[in-house]
Amino acid sequence: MTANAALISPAISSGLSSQFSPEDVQIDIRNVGKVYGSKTEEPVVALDGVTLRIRRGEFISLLGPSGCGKSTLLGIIAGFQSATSGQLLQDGRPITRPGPSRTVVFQDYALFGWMTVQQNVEFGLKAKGMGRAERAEIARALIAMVRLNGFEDKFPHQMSGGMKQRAAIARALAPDPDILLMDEPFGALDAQTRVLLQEEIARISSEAGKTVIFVTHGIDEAVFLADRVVVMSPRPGRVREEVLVPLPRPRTAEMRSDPWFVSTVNDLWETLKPEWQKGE
Ligand SMILES: Nc1ncnc2c1ncn2[C@@H]1O[C@H](COP(=O)(O)OP(=O)(O)OP(=O)(O)O)[C@@H](O)[C@H]1O
Repeated sequence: MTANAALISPAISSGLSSQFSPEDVQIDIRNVGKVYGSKTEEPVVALDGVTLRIRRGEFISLLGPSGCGKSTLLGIIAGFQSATSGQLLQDGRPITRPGPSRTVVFQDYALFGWMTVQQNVEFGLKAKGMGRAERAEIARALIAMVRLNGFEDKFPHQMSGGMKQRAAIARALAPDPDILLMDEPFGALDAQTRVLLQEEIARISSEAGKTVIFVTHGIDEAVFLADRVVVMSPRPGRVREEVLVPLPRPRTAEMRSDPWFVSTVNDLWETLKPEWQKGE
């Protein structure tokens, strides 16, 4: 099924997340700012007044020009770094440090080169003290979910970029996080592999039932994957607008030629082109 004609007009609006009921909200980002500074250099205002609510199970694409603070925001949500101002809550509690309920997939795979796929996926479970048989079973199921069966005993250097990223996704899912944070995970892949993995992550995130926050420069990637695209302004990063994506799930390749998809990608490109050009 594809989106129908009634959905052709792009649902671009602002402040969507303020309409969510409090019990649905999993991540509540309130007026968050981030200034990078040192005694010797000019401070850099990376984020300024970012306010966003994310619902449990939602797939959010964070879209914006280079340097607008997407990775900074993801790092603050992960707990790798702290906000300079504002507040960030997960299920009503402040996020102060990294935790197993939020795992991250980076562009550069971040697999341990000296471990096999199976060992990489088991790593977080072993660290939690889980027994050998149980973690092997969980890892096998996740390796099957990302379609790497038969590659359990391979090392990262024996696999393609796309396969490594599948393994990284399985590893991030292993601790059964509530929230999967993805920082341009397909940025280093060739165009064809990227398209295939977009379809895979759409399937995997639905099957796994996780909240996903997916950072990307790619407009079509952002729209294809998301329930909601959050468009950020150039630095200092703010939420500029939000686009609700009405395409049904599972997302399939033919949705890329759906009239709503095509017109929304074009509209976003027209809106963002001047900013992208400035940032070049
Ligand atoms: N550790 C740091 N110290 C100083 N400035 C930083 C630091 N990290 C990021 N910045 C600056 O903060 C701004 C936002 O960076 P960030 O990496 O979050 O943007 P981004 O939108 O993810 O960019 P890209 O899409 O190019 O990865 C940039 O101007 C960057 O140079």
